[in-house]
Amino acid sequence: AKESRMTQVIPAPVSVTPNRHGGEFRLTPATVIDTDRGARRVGEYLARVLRPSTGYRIPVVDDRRHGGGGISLELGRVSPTLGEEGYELEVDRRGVEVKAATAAGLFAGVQTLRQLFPARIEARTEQRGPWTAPAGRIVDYPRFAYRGAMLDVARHFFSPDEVKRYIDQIALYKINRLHLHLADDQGWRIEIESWPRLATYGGSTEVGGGPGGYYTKAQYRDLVAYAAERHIEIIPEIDMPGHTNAALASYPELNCNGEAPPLYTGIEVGFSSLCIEKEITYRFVEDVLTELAELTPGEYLHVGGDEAQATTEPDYLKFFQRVLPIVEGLGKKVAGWHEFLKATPSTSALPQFWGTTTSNALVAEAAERGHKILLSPANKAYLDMKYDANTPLGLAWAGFTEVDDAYAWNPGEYVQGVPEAAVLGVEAPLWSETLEVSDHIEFMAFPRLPAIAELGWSPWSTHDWESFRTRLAAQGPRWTELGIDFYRSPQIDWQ
Ligand SMILES: CC1=[NH+][C@H]2[C@@H](O1)O[C@H](CO)[C@@H](O)[C@@H]2O
Repeated sequence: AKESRMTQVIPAPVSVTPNRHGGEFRLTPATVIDTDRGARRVGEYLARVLRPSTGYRIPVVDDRRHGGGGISLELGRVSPTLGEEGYELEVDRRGVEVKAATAAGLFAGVQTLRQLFPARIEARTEQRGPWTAPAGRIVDYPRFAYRGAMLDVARHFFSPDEVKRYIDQIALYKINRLHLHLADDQGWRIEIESWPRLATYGGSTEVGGGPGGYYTKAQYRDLVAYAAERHIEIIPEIDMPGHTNAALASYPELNCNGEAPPLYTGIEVGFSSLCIEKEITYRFVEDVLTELAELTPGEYLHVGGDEAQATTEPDYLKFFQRVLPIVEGLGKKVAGWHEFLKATPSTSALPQFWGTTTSNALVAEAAERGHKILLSPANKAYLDMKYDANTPLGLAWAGFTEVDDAYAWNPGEYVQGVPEAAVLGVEAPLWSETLEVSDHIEFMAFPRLPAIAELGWSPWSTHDWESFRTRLAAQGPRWTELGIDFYRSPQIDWQ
């Protein structure tokens, strides 16, 4: 029933009021999208969603004269409760109104509006109507500011188009950060002009020995722009001092013994380290981070810091005590896997917790000191964990993670000593040791990414497994229309 679409939105909105008397809005060949000047790009984005499946022209205009019968996207004049990303959505038989303080809020409202139309609205070829959306009112805004997905493009390289495809998919669920794991033992994936062999040689292979690849600066800038159009900020990661075999293989002088190790195509971790006592290491880091900062309009550079088992503790501290100021000198904030807290970074640094326990002294102390924490518990949010023993892809070191596991935790009280006010948000990492193509990404990310997205966006008061699994079932037909190769978890009564 149409009105149930209003109560099936993922992430669950703050408040949903279906129209008491039912009723609906109907898209017609005469429908116009009317936007405020600052919202034109959101209007064009929505038009590109609606035109192929309806076959309607759906012009985007920016005048206020539309006499109803249209979709209007309006900036300003909303309650401050909505914040930077909230919106109000009003649907009735005369038209649709989305109001927000910012274009990001309108974009979030547009993702909700999409879900009010039948699944076939997502088709890219002309479909039969009617194109109706249930009448009612939604007022909505996010619980956490940072709602992220991470894609490991180092273990296996993913083309710009494959990354854009994932960007389109995470945008459906109001994810607003994409962390790209750009360098690791198996591959260096971003052109660095001052150290060209990093990409040309360090990016020339991948897990399993395939051709690998890398993003030229132009391609990377295009990804950043594509994500920004969808109000998603890209956070680049250069993992160090560990996970650096690709860099070490590319430049012998970076190695303590002056010899470059071979390129690595396996999936072990913890065997590589930059040479902490060599000065060239810090020129390398400064050069790389300087070029990366120029490519990053966002506020964070992620410096990794995980699993530095080939670096002594004193060297690890020495390394970060020199590197953290480099990032800040570039006007960026540091993000890192939570181990880097050992170097006592400034409280503007963002530790990303990836542990499998609910207590961690480093993280609790950091919260106490005033850090905001990013939560990626590996046994809840790691999308590369197998669903169960039969899952053909993925790893299992943090245990199997079915959909209910991914959903059954409260970021606001998950880590001891880390209260809701200390949580910046959540992020779902997808490591690619076993993933090679978009279908693999989609099989692991859907349906669990929407679970993490709901934990990041929706009020805890709406958190309910039975409601979520029912709403998830209604997403299935939409993913089919979008060509998303999702895992049909037996926990969901797919429609
Ligand atoms: C932060 C972190 N370091 C490790 C760990 O997560 O597990 C991942 C696989 O799940 C692996 O790819 C990664 O190198």
